[in-house]
Amino acid sequence: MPHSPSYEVRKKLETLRNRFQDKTIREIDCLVASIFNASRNAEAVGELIAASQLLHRLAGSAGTMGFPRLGEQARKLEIALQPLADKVVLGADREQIRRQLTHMLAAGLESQIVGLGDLLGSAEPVSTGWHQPRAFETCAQPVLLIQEPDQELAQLISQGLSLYGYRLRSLGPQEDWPESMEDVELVMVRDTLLQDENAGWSERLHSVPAICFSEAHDFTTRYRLARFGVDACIDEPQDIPALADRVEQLLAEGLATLTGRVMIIDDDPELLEHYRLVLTSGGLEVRALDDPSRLLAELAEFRPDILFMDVQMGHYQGPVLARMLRFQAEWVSLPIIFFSSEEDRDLQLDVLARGGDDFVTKPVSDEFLLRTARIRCYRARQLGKLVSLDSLTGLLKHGLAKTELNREHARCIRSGHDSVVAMLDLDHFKRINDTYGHATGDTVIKALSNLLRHRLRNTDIIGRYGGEEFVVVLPECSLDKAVEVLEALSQDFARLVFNAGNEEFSVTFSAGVAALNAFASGEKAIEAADQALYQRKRAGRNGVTVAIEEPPCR
Ligand SMILES: Nc1nc2c(ncn2[C@@H]2O[C@H](COP(=O)(O)OP(=O)(O)OP(=O)(O)O)[C@@H](O)[C@H]2O)c(=O)[nH]1
Repeated sequence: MPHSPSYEVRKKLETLRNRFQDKTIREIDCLVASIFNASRNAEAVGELIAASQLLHRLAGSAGTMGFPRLGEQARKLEIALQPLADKVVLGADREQIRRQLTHMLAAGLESQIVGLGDLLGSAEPVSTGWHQPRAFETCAQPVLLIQEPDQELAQLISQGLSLYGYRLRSLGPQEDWPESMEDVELVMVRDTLLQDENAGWSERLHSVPAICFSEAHDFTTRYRLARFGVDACIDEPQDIPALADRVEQLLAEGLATLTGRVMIIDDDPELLEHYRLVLTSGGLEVRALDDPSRLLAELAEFRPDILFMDVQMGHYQGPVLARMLRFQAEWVSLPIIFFSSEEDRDLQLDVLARGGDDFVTKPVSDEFLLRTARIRCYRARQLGKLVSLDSLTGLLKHGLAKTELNREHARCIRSGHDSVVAMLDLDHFKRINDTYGHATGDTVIKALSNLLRHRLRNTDIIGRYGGEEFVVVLPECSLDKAVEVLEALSQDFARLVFNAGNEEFSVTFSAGVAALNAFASGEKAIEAADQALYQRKRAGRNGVTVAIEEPPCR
């Protein structure tokens, strides 16, 4: 028996579908009974309101649950019966409504209503079509694939990028690409190898971030490369820090579009669980909520990137909830996307005007739901980054880095684990700017930030503290280990070769480290790390100095 995550998910979706089927068979029986009841007895025409609500719900959910024909038929019947239900609500003459219903049943509605249950007979197979992020599928460590006919250059690039912690696999110019690209994180390929239009490049390159080494700047070549699926063109791949920067950006973009935090509110439990399964199996973090009254508490705790919500949930109306959320400044910019089976654009625009951001029309397919959620999360995060991340390096800005540092200080004092803070500063950086210009100086700053981001753990906190000064917090890490890691980083950084015109140069950095829990506050620990940094500067730079611990309070 296969036991992959997608198999598990498929089984769960099937179970949900069976549950939906059993419940809906019973609901359709009641629906048929109440419509016939209403056609026979004027006192019972009130039942048409619940009947049309049920048809509305089925129109929105049956397609997603694997019964698209049932969904379509429910929509037709909803449209037919809704005017009668509206008349009941408005208090029109009940006998007249009953007669109109009887007439409609005789004119063909009866067979359609009776036949509804038959549409539950065979479900479409559970789709497994949505793309799952690579990280969830494979165990092998991903590689960067390089195909560069100049073997010396290929070797230089492999060695340079391996300093950043990437694993490289170099292919000879005639060598075939691997059958499966599952373990390939990114490809780098020389433009001269991408000539043959019929060699299937488009298929391969569209499946993975791709950098092309190309000195051609003419429109025709660039257009061809873009059509093949190339994401970036680089004409001097020997400039390793610049290449590493592009690699880092493309990988970060790819990852960012696959992650996100989604909250969904819907009062239909099966549909809610279905959405949750689809989104979590696509790598998103999901909080599913069937009780709208818990919305504010759950939002504050989960802090989603986006919120999906149904338009009508029992007593609650989605647009009213959206308006209520906008009362609080912190939720003013939270993207809210409504699930709606309404095809009436005017009504949708009205809802948008009242606090929503977009609509997804039900029934929503799994693929569409996942893609919408990923794109929306990505955009929301990009906007969030503008506020909290440094634009040159993509690292945390000073204020946020300090907040995170204080949070980790509180955590390590509470739980007793070791954590470390380090201050890093580029050596003789003024000289770099003065000699090679500010733009080259920026490249050096970006190179160090890329190195830190790539070589440190995902859970480490990295911030740009000032111009050429960085702060790093290593949670759950001993002082000895931190010194070892930072020394290795400083040696590797010193080996990077930067290009400015025809000149090549290297840069070093100095670091001061302090054990976070040896100090009364994050602030004190950072001061101590700063002191240690300046001792290192005085002692000749290029290396790591440990701070003296705070004397215990008496
Ligand atoms: N290119 C560039 N330079 C920056 C940026 N922010 C600060 N700087 C420059 O960084 C230099 C820092 O110089 P100093 O503080 O004198 O230190 P230093 O030359 O690195 O010398 P030591 O720290 O003693 O090794 C200044 O020239 C700043 O203008 C930036 O974003 N980009």
